[in-house]
Amino acid sequence: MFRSIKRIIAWTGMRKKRLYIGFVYSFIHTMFTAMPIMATAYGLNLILEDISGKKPLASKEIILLTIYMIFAVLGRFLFSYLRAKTQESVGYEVSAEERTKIGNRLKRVSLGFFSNNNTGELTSAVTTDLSFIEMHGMKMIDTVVNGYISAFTMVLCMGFYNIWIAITAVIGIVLSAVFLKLLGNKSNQNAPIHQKAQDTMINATIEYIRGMPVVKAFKQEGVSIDGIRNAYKSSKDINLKIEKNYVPYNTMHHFVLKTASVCIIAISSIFAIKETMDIPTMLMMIIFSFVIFGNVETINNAAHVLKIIDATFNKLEPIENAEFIDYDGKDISLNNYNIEFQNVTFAYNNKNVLSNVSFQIPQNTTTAIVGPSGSGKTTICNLISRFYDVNEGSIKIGNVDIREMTCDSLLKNISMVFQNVYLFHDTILNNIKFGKPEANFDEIVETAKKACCHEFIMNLPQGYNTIIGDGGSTLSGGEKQRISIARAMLKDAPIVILDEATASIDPENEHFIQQAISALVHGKTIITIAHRLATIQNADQIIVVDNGQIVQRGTHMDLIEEAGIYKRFIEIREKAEGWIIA
Ligand SMILES: Nc1ncnc2c1ncn2[C@@H]1O[C@H](COP(=O)(O)OP(=O)(O)OP(=O)(O)O)[C@@H](O)[C@H]1O
Repeated sequence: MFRSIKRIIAWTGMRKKRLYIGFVYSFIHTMFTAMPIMATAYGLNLILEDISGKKPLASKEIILLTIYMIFAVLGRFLFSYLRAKTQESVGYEVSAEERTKIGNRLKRVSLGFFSNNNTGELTSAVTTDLSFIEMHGMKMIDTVVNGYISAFTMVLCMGFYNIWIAITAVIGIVLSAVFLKLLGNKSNQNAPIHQKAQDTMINATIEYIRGMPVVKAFKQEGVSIDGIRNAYKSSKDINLKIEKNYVPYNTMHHFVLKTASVCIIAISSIFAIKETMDIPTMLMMIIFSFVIFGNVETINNAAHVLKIIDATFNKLEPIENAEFIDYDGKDISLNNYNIEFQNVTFAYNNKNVLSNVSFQIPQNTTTAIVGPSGSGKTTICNLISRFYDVNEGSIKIGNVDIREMTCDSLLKNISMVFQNVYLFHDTILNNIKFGKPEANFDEIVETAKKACCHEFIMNLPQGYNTIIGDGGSTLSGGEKQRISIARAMLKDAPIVILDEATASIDPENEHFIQQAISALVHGKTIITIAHRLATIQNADQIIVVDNGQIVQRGTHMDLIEEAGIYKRFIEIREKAEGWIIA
């Protein structure tokens, strides 16, 4: 348990000083809590002396005692407030920084990281898991550390009057800690299971929402509804099982503390009967026995929460320590944009996808990559953008190995238009601006006009300030494409990577998209995963990929003369597009 507390304290980094100051406030707060109890005993003594006729009660003493009590209550509230103010906001501040840190780190890791760590796990780590630490971390510090500080401060006060009673209280606290330790061990086993169930539940929910069109189409009887039902049921079952596991330890923890309270009452009474303790002190000890364990009693709730926090830290560790793909990269400005693949071999995990691929792309030319599905076309583009690093060989742009560059300095030279457009749940303006955050409104409108977006944007209720649904869900496929082209155009990078849409788009949209692309690629170095005959035929160079290798390379006129994949591919495309080449 204290290991987890140490971890939370370490997590707060520079802010840990505030936690320590909070511990001091907590100590003072408890002293102020003990003061009225001692004052009560003192007052009782005065009353008893007055009743027995030993010493009459003076009004000055009553006034002083009242002032002392008011002072103690005020002090108690003041230090409780100061402790909360100093400690409680730390969790929220650290979590906010942590999220930004993780966001920045994820930007610089290889895309392979996202395949290995599924989206549900990453999402829950940054949202629910971090929120858990944010909400409970500081409360746990308060419950455990301040709880023990409070108990031991009261033991000190009791020890001041009677050492045996203080020892009894310490034995109670130590024995209850043994049961807490056993509870902690159980939680250690359960916390990862609890989190796994939570991740599965989040994954299943994301899947379900993403696959809603399919769910609806299949009348909600498909596999995904079973998946989500099972995930929720298993989460409920696991939580119930965990709760049952904790019952014996929780009960013993409370039992020991209650027994210690009873022992304190019994011992004080015995001392009083034997006249080695006066009645007011005995009463004070009895009052202490009721309050001393109050804070320790709630620590059992902390044991389980702390283990979940521990498991969350374990889960965050690989994300926080994920290696930057451009760890050694430098900010390099390129002199030219010739692209060169030299004997590139690449595998996703253990699956070999490209073998010994070499080719050059001179700057300001258009290269079309064609080949069967799964042959490695997208992978080639992903490697140019350094979403992954090659396993063997090298990729150079402007004669610089891209592994020598930071991702930022490389990617500022590249604009990408993907087939599956992703737009952020934000305004149209901000989605276009993503390509150049410093762009002003006029520049954005100018670009949107060139990308054939302006007209449909102006027909939307809030124009450029219209919020786009998640992933662009409120726009048509063609409209999304054009916005993504505007985004790339605004960036105005010298290299453009284009993945031509294969999905059928209506002729009007197709016309607008082609017009937008022509404006985008003007005067640039273009690599396009091409499907349209017009794009392929007009390219300066065509690279034909098959099964991870370059099997043909040349212009359309060269390749159409050769028997091979290209000729067959063109014939199929001609049929599909209804073309006849004379
Ligand atoms: N992230 C990934 N992890 C593992 N394997 C992958 C990953 N991405 C692609 N692959 C595999 O690598 C191979 C090449 O994929 P790639 O997407 O480059 O092909 P492609 O030629 O662009 O295909 P398509 O025309 O269908 O888009 C395929 O067998 C694919 O299954």
